[in-house]
Parts: sequence; structure tokens; C-alpha cells
Amino acid sequence: MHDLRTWTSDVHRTVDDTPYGGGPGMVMRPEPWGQALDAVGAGTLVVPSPVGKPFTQADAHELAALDHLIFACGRYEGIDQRVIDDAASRMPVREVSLGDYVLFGGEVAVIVIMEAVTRLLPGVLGNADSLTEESHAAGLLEAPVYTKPAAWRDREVPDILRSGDHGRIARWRRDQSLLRTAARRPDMMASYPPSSLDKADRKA
Ligand SMILES: Nc1cc(-c2ccc3cc[nH]c3c2)n[nH]1
Repeated sequence: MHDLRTWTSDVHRTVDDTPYGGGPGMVMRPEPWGQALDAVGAGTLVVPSPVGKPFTQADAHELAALDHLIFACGRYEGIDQRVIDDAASRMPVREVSLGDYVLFGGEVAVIVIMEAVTRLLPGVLGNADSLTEESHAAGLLEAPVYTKPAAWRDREVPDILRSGDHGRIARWRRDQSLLRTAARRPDMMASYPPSSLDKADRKA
């Protein structure tokens, strides 16, 4: 963690200023950011932003494979664009959005990204199999999950899950994933490769 004010030189340790072109709020000054990024060295710079590329599980896997991640947490109306442009001349930069809503700053977004990335690192999750079954891993939403008791408030666990027939259970789960994804995330269905449907059919 680095305090951006470390790289200020005025008595008030100023990190923001008014936006060129007018408009509400303040913009983060380039000088402190430039010196801070120089100081932390090269890596892949991850910048949470409302205007970034939507962050996906695939992005989490890509970041988990990298040696050095640098997270830039902005505040106010954002960071002077020249900071991003200057950094991109020296290192990979990823501006990422967590969703179509606006936060106060990048800190919470960085916490979310760090959790999504670190849980993919070898040895972090107790059961690595969880990574292959979870939502978004196979391009679909996960099937519903159940545990004991078999009946709870007059609601029974689907019989198939108690049948011991693992082939039929796998098929049921895949079908439930497809139904759930089609209902809640038709955008994911659009990119779900039909070829893998054939493979799953063959497997089950
Ligand atoms: N997905 C998403 C990111 C943000 C975000 C990220 C950084 C800053 C800096 C100032 N406001 C910010 C907002 N809002 N929503």
C-alpha cells in the first residue's frame, strides 16, 4: 500500500485539482501519480474505472498468471488521462469496470479484483475442483446447490441429487446451468460455444 501524498511537494500535499474544460468535482493530478508509478516499478497496471473494460472471470485468470500487479486506486472524478497514457508507454495497463454503477473510488473495486485473482492462485483454495465447477468457469452460471437435511420447511432436495447416478447428476446440473443462464444471463448464452453443448451431451 502506498500513500500517494508521499509524492507531493506542496505544504498541503495536494493530489487533486480542478478539471480543464470545467465541470464538477476535482481530477487527480498527474505529477504525484507519475512519480508513484515510477517508484513502484514495472508490472501490469490495473486501474478500476467506470469506463473500463468489464472485468470477467477470464480476466481474473489472466491476472492470476502474472508476476507483478500494480493497482491504482483513483478518487474524485478520476485520474488525469495522461497518467494512464504515460504508464501504457512503459507497461501493460488494464482499465477495468466491475459493473455499470459508480463507486466513490477504486479501492473497493481493487479488493474485489484481488479476491477474484488470489483465489485462483495455486494452493489458495482448499479444493481446486471448486474452480472448475463454479459459475462463469465453464461459461455458464452454476447449478443450484443443496446440502443436508433432505427436507427443510417442506422443501425437498431434488431426487436426482440423491440418486448416486453421477452421469445423470452431471446432466441435470448442466441442464440447470443452461436454464439458469438463459433466464438470468442471455448475454452469456450468446457466447456459449454450441460445440461444448455437443461435448457435454456426449459426456453425459
Ligand atoms: N465499476 C466501477 C468502477 C468505479 C470507479 C473506479 C475508480 C474511481 C475513481 C473515482 N471514482 C471511481 C469509480 N465505479 N464503478
